[in-house]
Amino acid sequence: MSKGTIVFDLDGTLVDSVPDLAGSLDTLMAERGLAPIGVETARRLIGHGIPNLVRRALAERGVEWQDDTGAAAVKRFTEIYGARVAQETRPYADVETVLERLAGEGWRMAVCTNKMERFARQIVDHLGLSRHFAVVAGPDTFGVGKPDPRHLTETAAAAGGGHPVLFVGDSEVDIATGKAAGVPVIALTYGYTKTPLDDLGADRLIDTFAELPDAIASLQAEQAAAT
Ligand SMILES: O=C(O)COP(=O)(O)O
Ligand SMILES: [Mg+2]
Repeated sequence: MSKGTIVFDLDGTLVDSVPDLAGSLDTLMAERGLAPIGVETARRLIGHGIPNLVRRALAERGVEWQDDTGAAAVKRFTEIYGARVAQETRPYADVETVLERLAGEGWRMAVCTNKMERFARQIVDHLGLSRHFAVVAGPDTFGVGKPDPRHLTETAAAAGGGHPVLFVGDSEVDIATGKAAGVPVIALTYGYTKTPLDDLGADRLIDTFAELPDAIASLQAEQAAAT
């Protein structure tokens, strides 16, 4: 019997995908005669899916979004990124061992990302992590993306691990999604966020993935005490 369901965000939580996203943005910029965006700026533009990433990157270079040229830029970015989606993207320290441990404890696990499902699958497969996840869901999987709570609740339901459900993420989008879904959120502080996570109301903040099992245990103890 399953112990419950842990849903993970992908970018900035399980994997550091900034090098490939920033590299792809810079290729797009170069093709359009614009200065590169760079890793540090790209880091704070990520989190709302590819169309928003491209829109924000163009805005950084003073390019006003027009529906037709914007759509063409998103299409081109998708081609560029699709060719290098897992070239430099790597799991954060201790992800593999902690996932192994949680699976061993009986947790059912899933991924809920604003990255399109096929890219998320490519990354998870390439990094040898796919065996841990019952479901990998992008915004195109159920037709809704975070912060819409249905992205999280549908992912958890499809994983089939039952309750409790926990969400592990890295951004204000993830915390808002968890809150809207009524699902406790453990947030990793090393990820991609525009604003510090301290005041956003995550149930636990942790600095490394290795701290996750203890954070889950303390959250569960707190919930058990409250019922
Ligand atoms: O692709 C994005 O915008 C962010 O992806 P994430 O939801 O896995 O952090
Ligand atoms: Mg993220």
